[in-house]
Amino acid sequence: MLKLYKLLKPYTLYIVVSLVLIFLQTTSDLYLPTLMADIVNSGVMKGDTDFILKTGGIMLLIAAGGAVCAVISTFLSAKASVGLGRIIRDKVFARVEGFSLHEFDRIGTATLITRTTNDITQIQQVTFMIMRMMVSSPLMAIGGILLAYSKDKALTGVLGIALPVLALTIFLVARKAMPLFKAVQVKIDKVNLVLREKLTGIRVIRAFNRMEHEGARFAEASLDLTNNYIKVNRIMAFLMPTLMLIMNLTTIAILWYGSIRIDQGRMDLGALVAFTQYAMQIMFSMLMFSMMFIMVPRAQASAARINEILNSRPDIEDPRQPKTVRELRGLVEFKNVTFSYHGAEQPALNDISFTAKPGEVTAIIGGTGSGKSSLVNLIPRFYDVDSGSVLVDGLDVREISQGELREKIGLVPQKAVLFSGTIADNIRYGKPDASGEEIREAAEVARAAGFIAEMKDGFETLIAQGGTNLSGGQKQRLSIARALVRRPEIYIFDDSFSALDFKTDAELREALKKETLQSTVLIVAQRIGTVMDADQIIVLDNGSIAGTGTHQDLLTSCEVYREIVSSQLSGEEIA
Ligand SMILES: Nc1ncnc2c1ncn2[C@@H]1O[C@H](COP(=O)(O)OP(=O)(O)OP(=O)(O)O)[C@@H](O)[C@H]1O
Repeated sequence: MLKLYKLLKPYTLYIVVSLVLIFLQTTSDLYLPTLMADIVNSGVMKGDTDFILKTGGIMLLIAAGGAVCAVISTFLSAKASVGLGRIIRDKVFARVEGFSLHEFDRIGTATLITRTTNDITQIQQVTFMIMRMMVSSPLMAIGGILLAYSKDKALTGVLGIALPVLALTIFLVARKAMPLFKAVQVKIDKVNLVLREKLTGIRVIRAFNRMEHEGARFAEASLDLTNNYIKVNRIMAFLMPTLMLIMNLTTIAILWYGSIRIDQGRMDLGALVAFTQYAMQIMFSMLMFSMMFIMVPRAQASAARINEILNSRPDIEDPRQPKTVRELRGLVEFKNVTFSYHGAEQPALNDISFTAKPGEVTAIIGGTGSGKSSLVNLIPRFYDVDSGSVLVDGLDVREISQGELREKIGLVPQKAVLFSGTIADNIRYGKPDASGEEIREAAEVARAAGFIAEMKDGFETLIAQGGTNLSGGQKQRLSIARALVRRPEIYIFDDSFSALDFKTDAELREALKKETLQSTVLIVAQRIGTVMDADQIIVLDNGSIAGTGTHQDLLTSCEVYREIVSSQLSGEEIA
């Protein structure tokens, strides 16, 4: 957690001023019982009303001063702790943005959400508490003991017994509660995970009538979290009355022993009143301090989870001295590429070599799971190869900055992803400074202009979160328009035409041809119809290349291709 506290630097002044104010507030709190003792001894006992009023007035002023200090210091420490939360959130967000897909796969989305929200809130709260307690509690405890001792040495013996008993009780309870507090974050992760799956998969859940099953899964995760909280609260519920009991017994012991000492003429009444108040202040400060000890471990667990993200070095980073080439435009080469996902037993791609040239269409076809998406994901460097190299414009993608590399690429992913905003915003995502004309043109080529025109607000129509108010094919066409608008050197269509009907698919590819004359086009597809006209077809089988060539070449040379073709086309169509 200390590591995260380095981020508090911009708030140093707030913290220092706040701590000074808390110091003043605590000192004023400590001074009040002594004044009270004076009122009892010199005012009440002697019937001196003037003294009572004068000292009472001073007490009021000191209490008011303390209250002002408390308000300002609370405001400043709240500002510093909330500010820390914001800084950490920004840092975590920026770090997660730099994650490679491997890291997303490894850590998981649900826990990333908990870490960015709940874990940071924990740290925020504890930071606030620490700022409030770290000066006031020790000062109150030590100052209180010294002042109590100055009032009556013998009576301090009572505290000598009460305080260790109090400390021991707190220690025993904290030892039981700490692991439960620490477990809370992991259990919240689980609830988030189930909830996220439930919300994103709601259609499938309903279609398969799995509401009960999902409900049970959620109930299980939620119950686990609830039980944990119940256990924690049971312990805390035990702690509070026990501590109050110890405190009240201590007060009784002080009053009893104090009255004996007053009887013996060894102590005055004022000192007893002050002593009782000091004893309360000491015990309360210990109580608050103990709260901190219980909350800190949970925040520490949160800090460890956040540090895990902040310290993770992305396994895909820009080279120190990125190279740039401008002579070639969009040439993609794979040289003996082998690639495996983390933890996978077998490589997803095996010794892949081919060249995709500008002005040509290279199609990649193969059965499900044959490695088509894995192959195209290596071009924007979403993953790094195990061996071999992927070259763009003659340079290894690891030698180019990721920004520059991806600038060249227009990717249409397998699953269309849209963002909340208007249709125009979504197309403009591909080129932030695109003009209205460019957006319209891209939509036209992507065969999206027709359905956009039919919408009430045309290009200004709002897209619901995740694009739920559009059909699969419409979403896909918008995501194609988004790639087209940036006029990239390399187009990657990852199975992007499968959501379109045959007619639209053919029309769209025809329109694309004119647009992509100078570019390198890679099309991943399942349908033979989509790839037949390509300049080059790469047939993937189980992560390896089974054949490369044109449709006609492959019909004669590649058994796997022939099988795919015969499973989809009639004899006449093949001929
Ligand atoms: N993120 C991942 N982590 C681990 N393994 C993965 C991951 N993505 C894909 N795989 C595995 O890699 C192999 C190739 O998957 P890939 O998605 O490239 O196939 P594909 O040919 O595009 O399939 P489809 O046509 O069904 O989309 C599969 O065996 C798959 O299980």
